[in-house]
Amino acid sequence: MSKSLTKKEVSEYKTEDKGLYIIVDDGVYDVTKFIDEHPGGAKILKRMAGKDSTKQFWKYHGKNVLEKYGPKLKVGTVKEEAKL
Ligand code: HEM
Repeated sequence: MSKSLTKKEVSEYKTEDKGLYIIVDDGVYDVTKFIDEHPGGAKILKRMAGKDSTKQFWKYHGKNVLEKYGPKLKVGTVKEEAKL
């Protein structure tokens, strides 16, 4: 399943009930089920949920992490918002 979401829509996914989404580059990742597996801890992912965590992601991980987990967790891409 892949959809196009605005940053505002992603920002609503910040609770475990609704789901926890994280933005890295132009990808949207559903980490709801991944938080307990995350080697960096569940807390940090819950804190970043609903947000663009591109900067933090690349600070702590290499490209290999996204190659390994990306296909499993990616739910969509960030919709370019109209700049009128
Ligand atoms: C799609 C989202 C994410 C995935 C799939 C993911 C996956 C991983 C993996 C596999 C590791 C183990 C280290 C390695 O193999 O290189 C790791 C470590 C870590 N992650 Fe994430 N991560 C994600 C998001 C984040 C975010 C948003 C943060 C926020 C700052 C974060 C912070 C960390 C930290 C601090 C570590 C280092 C833990 C240590 O070395 O003690 N991660 N993550």
